[in-house]
Amino acid sequence: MLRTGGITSSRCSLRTAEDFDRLAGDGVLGAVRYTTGAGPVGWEHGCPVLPLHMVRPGGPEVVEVWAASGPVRTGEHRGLHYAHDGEVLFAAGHIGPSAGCGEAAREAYLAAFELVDRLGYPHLFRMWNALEGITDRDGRGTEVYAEFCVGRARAFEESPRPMPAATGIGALGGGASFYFVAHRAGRVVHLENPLQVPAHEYPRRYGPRSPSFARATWLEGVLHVSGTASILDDATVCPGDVVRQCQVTLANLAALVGRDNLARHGLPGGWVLRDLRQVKVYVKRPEDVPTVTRLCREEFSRRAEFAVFAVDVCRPDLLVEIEGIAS
Ligand SMILES: C=C(O[C@@H]1C=C(C(=O)O)C=C[C@H]1O)C(=O)O
Repeated sequence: MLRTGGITSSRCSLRTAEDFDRLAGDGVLGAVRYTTGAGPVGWEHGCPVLPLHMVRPGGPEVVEVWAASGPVRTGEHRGLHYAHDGEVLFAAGHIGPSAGCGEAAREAYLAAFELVDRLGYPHLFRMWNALEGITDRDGRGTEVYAEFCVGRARAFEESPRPMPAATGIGALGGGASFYFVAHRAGRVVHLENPLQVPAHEYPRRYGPRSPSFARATWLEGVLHVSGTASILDDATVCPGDVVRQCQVTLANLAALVGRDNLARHGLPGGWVLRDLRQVKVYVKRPEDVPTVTRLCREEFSRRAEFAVFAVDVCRPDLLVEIEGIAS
């Protein structure tokens, strides 16, 4: 039985497929299967479950499970499958084919905003976007990620609200999908990283519309950390060098979660890398997985839940990206 230990512990856990199947929906709000194939969002044991094609054949499936804190109500809204428990709303949707996904992304995001507004969970605190062929270009030379960012930015413009922590990452198939969690009433603070330009202020050379996300979102003592990479100010550093990119990424994470940065945002406390839990690592080149895993293992706690996926990252010159939750 999954139970949260109160609002200051994370609702999220990374599990094996067997472990998830054993839960049979008991205490589960929603889940994401990081798996070997794509498929539609569906219901398993009454919970919304999104399959993301992020694992290569023979690799282990990882299931990200969001725990419920009480009785769950579920539904569907404009293609989104959702569940909520009075405190947290989990929702997931398929946006469509990733090439030329701008308009579909705009519509999906507007549907998401309408859902959180209608159900009364106004505090979006974490969003994930999985894009097949994220750095591919269409016939007109437009990159999938740039196209996605245009649609998402339009949605935030049409239905203004704070931008939460997010991940925008490659997938091996399945087009474009997304999922998110929103809170009903907690105190939410969105953080930036002192070592990086806010993503929503990136200059135009990275795309016609900048990415709509914060570097982290603090919710009642839990810090949800966005996908973080080897970017200083707005520039990729150490192109081609996976070891140094990993080190820069870890230093960026340390600066983001540290006491000084929390104080800068008017928040108490702070964390170090060893406090991160539910760590997900994305590695562009499959051959770099052992190196990145070793470097991460040296920095993160043995007690951290940890998953590595060999998938593309949002810029052609980024080789690694890391996210996690500190509590
Ligand atoms: C790695 C970066 O961006 C990535 C893309 C994101 C998005 O578009 O939602 C969010 C975090 C990262 O997954 C970055 O700009 O630093």
